[in-house]
Amino acid sequence: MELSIVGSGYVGTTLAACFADLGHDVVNVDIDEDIVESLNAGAAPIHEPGLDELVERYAGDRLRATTDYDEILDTDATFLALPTPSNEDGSIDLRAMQAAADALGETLSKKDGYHLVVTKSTVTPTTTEEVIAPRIEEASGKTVGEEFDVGMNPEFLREGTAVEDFLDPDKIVLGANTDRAFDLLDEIFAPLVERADDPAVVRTGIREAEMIKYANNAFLASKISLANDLANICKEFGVDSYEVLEAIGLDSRIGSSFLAAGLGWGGSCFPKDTAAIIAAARSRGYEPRLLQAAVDVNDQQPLRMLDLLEDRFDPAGKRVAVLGLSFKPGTDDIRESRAIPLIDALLDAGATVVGYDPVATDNMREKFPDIEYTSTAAAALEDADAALVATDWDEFAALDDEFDEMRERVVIDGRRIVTRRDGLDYESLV
Ligand SMILES: NC(=O)c1ccc[n+]([C@@H]2O[C@H](COP(=O)([O-])OP(=O)(O)OC[C@H]3O[C@@H](n4cnc5c(N)ncnc54)[C@H](O)[C@@H]3O)[C@@H](O)[C@H]2O)c1
Ligand SMILES: O=c1ccn([C@@H]2O[C@H](COP(=O)(O)OP(=O)(O)O[C@H]3O[C@H](CO)[C@@H](O)[C@H](O)[C@H]3O)[C@@H](O)[C@H]2O)c(=O)[nH]1
Repeated sequence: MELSIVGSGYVGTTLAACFADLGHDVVNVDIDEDIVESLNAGAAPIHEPGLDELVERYAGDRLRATTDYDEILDTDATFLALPTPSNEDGSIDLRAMQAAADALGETLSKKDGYHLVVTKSTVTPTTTEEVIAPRIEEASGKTVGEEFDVGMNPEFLREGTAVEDFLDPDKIVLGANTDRAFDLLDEIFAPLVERADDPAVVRTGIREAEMIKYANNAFLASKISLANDLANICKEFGVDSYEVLEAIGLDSRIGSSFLAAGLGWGGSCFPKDTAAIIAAARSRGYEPRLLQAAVDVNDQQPLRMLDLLEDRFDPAGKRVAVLGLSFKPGTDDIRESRAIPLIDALLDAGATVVGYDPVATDNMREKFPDIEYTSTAAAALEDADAALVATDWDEFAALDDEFDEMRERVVIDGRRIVTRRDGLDYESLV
C-alpha cells in the first residue's frame, strides 16, 4: 500500500522503515530538511539498533522522505507521528499536531479520492476527534466520515529496542469509527500480524485507543513506583526487597517485568504521559490520587539517595561520582533521567560532582556544563569520596579494583547493579 508518515523522529522513522520492510511504499514528511536529507541518503536520523540497516535497504526504493506535504496525495493513508511535549501544567502541547493537521488538510483539499488519517502520537482522549479532525475539515473543506476518516493507532515501542518492539508487538491497537477505516487499517497491518508472533489485534473506538496508550504507560510507571514504595518499606525492616519483588513476580497475576526497584523512572514518555493524563483528568474534575502518588514516589527516590549519603557525611566540598547519566542503559537519551534530580540535589548540597556515562556524557554536558566528566568509570572513582549509581549499565556490575582508588569507599547503588564486597561502604537505595 502507499502510506505517508508525518514526523520522522523515533516513532515516525521506525514506523516508516518497518512499514517498508513489511512491503508498503512509504513517504515520510518532516519539516526538518536535515532529517529528510539523511533519510533519502539511506541513514536513519536517530540511533536505534537495526534501524540503519532497514533505512539503508529501502531508501530510494520503498522509502523516501520529503518536506512537501503534497506527496501525501499519492498515498492511501497518513500516520501522524509528531511530538506531543508537556506544557507547564503537564497537559500536552498540541502545536505540532495542529500545524500538521492544518497542512495535511490543505493538501487533502486537492485529493479526489478517500483518505485515512491515523494519529500515531500519544494524545489525550478526544484529541483526534475534537482537535485533529475539525482542523483537517476546516483546511480541506471536506467532512470526516465522508471524504476522509480518522483513526488512532498508539505505539508501544521502547527506545533502544524500537525496531524489535515494532516488528514483534504484544498487541496492535486499532481505533476507528467506520468499517471503511477498520478495513484499511486491517489491510495496512495484515503483513505485520502475519509476520509477528501472533499479536493480539484490538479493534476499538478512537478515544479508547487514545486512552489505552496512557493507561499502558500509567500502569507500568505505577508498577515501578509501587515496587519502589514496597522496596522502601523493605529497607526500613532490613528486608531484601529484590528477593521480595522476585517472589511476587512469580505470581502470574503480578508478572516479573517492571519490578526493578531503585532510583525510579525517567525518559521521554513515562514522566510526560503520566503528567498529561493527570492534567487531563483534573481538567474534567477528577483527582487521580493513585497516579499522583506514583509520581510523588518517583520524585522522592533521588532525594532518598542523597539522604543515604548525608547519613555518612555532609556532601559539601566532597567529591561525588555519579555513575550513569542516561535515563536507562542502552541509550544516550538523558530526557528526565533520574541522574538529573540527583545531580541537582548534590550541587545544592555543595558537593563537587563528577559524572560518567558510556554514551550520554555529551548530552548531560549540555544540561550541566559546569560539572566534571570523565571518559571512564575508573577515572570518575579516583579520589572520589562517594559513588552514586544512577543507571544500570552492565559495565558497573564488573567494577571492582576501581573502587580501591576512591578516597572514601562509599558506594550508594540506585540500581542494585554493583557487586557488594568487603572493603566497600556499600548501601543499596532499596
Ligand atoms: N519516543 C518513543 O519512544 C515513543 C514511543 C511511543 C510513542 N511516542 C509518542 O510518539 C510521538 C512522537 O514521538 P517521537 O519520540 O517520535 O518524537 P520526535 O521528537 O523524535 O520526532 C518528531 C518529528 O516530528 C517533526 N515535526 C515537528 N513538527 C512537524 C510538522 N508540522 N510537520 C512535519 N514534521 C514535523 C520533527 O521535526 C521530528 O522529526 C509523541 O506523541 C510520543 O509521545 C514516542
Ligand atoms: O523495572 C523497571 C523498568 C524500568 N525502569 C525505568 O523506567 C524508565 C522507562 O524505561 P522503559 O520503559 O524501558 O523505556 P521507554 O523507552 O521510556 O519506554 C516506555 O515508554 C514508551 C513511550 O511511550 C512506551 O512506548 C514503552 O512501551 C514504555 O516501556 C527508565 O528510566 C527505566 O530505568 C525501572 O526503574 N524499573
